[in-house]
Amino acid sequence: MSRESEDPSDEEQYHIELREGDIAGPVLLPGDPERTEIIAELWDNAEELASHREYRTLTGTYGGEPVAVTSTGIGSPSAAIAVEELARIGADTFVRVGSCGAIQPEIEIGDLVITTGAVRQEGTSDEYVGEEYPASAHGEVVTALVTAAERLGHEYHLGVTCSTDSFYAGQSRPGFGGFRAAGAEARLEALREAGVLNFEMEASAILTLASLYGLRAGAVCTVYANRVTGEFRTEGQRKAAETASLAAALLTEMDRIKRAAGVDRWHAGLSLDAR
Ligand SMILES: O=P(O)(O)O[C@H]1O[C@H](CO)[C@@H](O)[C@H]1O
Ligand SMILES: O=c1cc[nH]c(=O)[nH]1
Repeated sequence: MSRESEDPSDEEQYHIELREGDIAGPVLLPGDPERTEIIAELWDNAEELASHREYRTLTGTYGGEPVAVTSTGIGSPSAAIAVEELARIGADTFVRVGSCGAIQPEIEIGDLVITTGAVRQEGTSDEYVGEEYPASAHGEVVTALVTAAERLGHEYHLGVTCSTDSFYAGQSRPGFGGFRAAGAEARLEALREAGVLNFEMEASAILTLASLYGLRAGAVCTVYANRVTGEFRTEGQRKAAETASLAAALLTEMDRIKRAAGVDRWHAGLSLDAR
């Protein structure tokens, strides 16, 4: 891996308009800037720090633990900018909080999908590393998200996500005037047969960059659409917001428990208190 050390973290970052010391704790990454408020309403307290282009950042605490949220806008190019600039000011843990379209017929609108890894059907992560490199979620973030969803009693599915660059042709929707991209239906069918759970547009870039940089990332998305049954309803984004906020607090607690045990990695011999 080659890195340049030319990015002084004490400078305000160009897009997110934040600098080192502005944020603490895991950073939640919704696409939609309006979701930052829906997330922060769940916290003990919150304050808006910056709002520039699609990047809106609030910080606060949840369950007494520090947490931040920065919206990424739609798509992997802008999500990668968020990860780059947040990492430069000290963020080391990212939880994407998204909406998605299910690829399996039994997944219901309003359910959650927690991502274990993502098909890199976007171009941004290709700018960083060869296509054979996997977009894997960090085990600790997956553990925290699953623990949070279980504690909250939210219906969730755990598995592989497909991140696309196109909401329409890339997710096998017709384009304007009924246009059909060549191979789009076959791609959807191949993903369904492979057991891939959902489509969205940022997870694989976020996971790839975090993995390349030795940082932690994961994703939880609310299902708005089912690409097999044709349903579409914008229900349940609060469930992903609750799950990600609790997961952020759990990750901070897991780090404390690891430090006390003198270990670097979370493992089955460690246990979380009920929160
Ligand atoms: O709801 P968000 O987080 O924006 O996520 C999904 O919604 C957008 C498309 O409508 C894409 O960003 C996709 O990933
Ligand atoms: O179908 C959907 C719904 C939300 N976001 C997506 O990317 N796809």
